[in-house]
Amino acid sequence: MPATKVIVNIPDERPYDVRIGADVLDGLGNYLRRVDATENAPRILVLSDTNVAPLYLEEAKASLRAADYRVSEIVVPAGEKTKSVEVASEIWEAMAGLKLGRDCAVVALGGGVVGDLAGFTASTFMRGITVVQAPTSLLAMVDSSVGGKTGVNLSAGKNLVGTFTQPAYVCASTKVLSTLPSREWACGCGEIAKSSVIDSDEFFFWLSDNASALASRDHDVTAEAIARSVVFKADVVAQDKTESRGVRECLNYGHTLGHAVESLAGYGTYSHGAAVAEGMRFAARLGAAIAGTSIDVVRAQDNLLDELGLPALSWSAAPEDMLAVMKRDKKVRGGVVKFVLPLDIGQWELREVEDDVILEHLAAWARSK
Ligand SMILES: NC(=O)c1ccc[n+]([C@@H]2O[C@H](COP(=O)([O-])OP(=O)(O)OC[C@H]3O[C@@H](n4cnc5c(N)ncnc54)[C@H](O)[C@@H]3O)[C@@H](O)[C@H]2O)c1
Ligand SMILES: O=C(O)C(=O)C[C@@H](O)[C@H](O)[C@H](O)COP(=O)(O)O
Ligand SMILES: [Zn+2]
Repeated sequence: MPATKVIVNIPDERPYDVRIGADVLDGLGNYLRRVDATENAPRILVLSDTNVAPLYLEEAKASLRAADYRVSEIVVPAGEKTKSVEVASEIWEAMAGLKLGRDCAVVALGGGVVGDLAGFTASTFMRGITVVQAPTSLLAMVDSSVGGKTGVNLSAGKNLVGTFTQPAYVCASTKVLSTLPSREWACGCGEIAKSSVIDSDEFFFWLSDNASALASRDHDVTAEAIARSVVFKADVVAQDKTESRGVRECLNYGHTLGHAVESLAGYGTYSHGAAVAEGMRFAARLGAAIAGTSIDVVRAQDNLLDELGLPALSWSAAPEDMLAVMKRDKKVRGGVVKFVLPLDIGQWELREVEDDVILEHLAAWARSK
């Protein structure tokens, strides 16, 4: 099957390609020789993690070397805890030790953790060197590799330090998904479901019809789900690169509660996508209570998440603790927490919600566990 190409065209940014296909990793080096920001790079640093590197680092390096790049590598421990200031600092020191210059580039070979960390360290080292995303998890292919959010977590909350830095190229090799563990497959499905609810009836009902095929990793359905998600995200980011025009916030559906779950349960306890799915269930119920969201939407979304292998979590925390973490969410203005609420499939609203209303719904959420 030929590769699919989506062009991400953001005002005031260099347009970049997202290539999705079974064999695109083999062609990484040759492709980078055709990209303005990397064509003359004297050296490429590949950042990967301890799960992905043994599987795919050699293939990536071979492709880069065949295109006459000098290649270095840094391998970080796999898992969400690695997305930290401490690991970022080790990477900056290693970049300096490798004598990387502004003309060099970083390739992020891994899931969203590696992608966010590579994007963040590259965008800050020497005030910014080029980053290329080579996503290997389903989540990274459908969401984190596109759009330019980079960052690390603090103990106070998710992604509290970061930048908006677009990659020069996104190389999504679907072949590597064969080794992705089932927890991580469901995780990626969480972000696909999020995009479908926010995007349109067309995406949502297509996904609902194909949910069991996606959950069982049907190749064609997976490739289409990735392409649909990337097209949707590219369009949103093109309208609102820095989440300052009231558009990009839609990509945060499910994340107000989801990020609090990740942070309070301990980073890595639940996958990002599982936490987002929990947040979508909560936000849809909140929408039904305060914004007229139909109960049919709540049920249809529940069914979709169930079918995608994302059951409601059995975990909960004290409402006051959850609210305290939510208060550090990036959508907070003047101390008021905002939720992305689905008014209907394909229609959403960013709604300020008073603390007492949030606490009441968090208490009901905790009782339901
Ligand atoms: N920047 C953004 O726009 C954005 C969007 C969504 C999520 N995120 C962030 O992404 C992170 C989650 O990403 P993730 O779910 O990819 O997590 P991850 O990077 O931790 O990857 C999940 C697990 O799968 C392993 N893995 C990845 N690819 C593999 C493969 N092909 N074969 C075998 N194992 C593989 C990893 O080693 C890891 O153990 C979170 O930190 C989240 O906040 C960022
Ligand atoms: O790209 C975006 O914008 C998103 O919000 C995508 C989210 O799926 C992603 O998890 C993002 O990292 C969350 O951003 P944050 O600004 O809430 O930390
Ligand atoms: Zn997310």
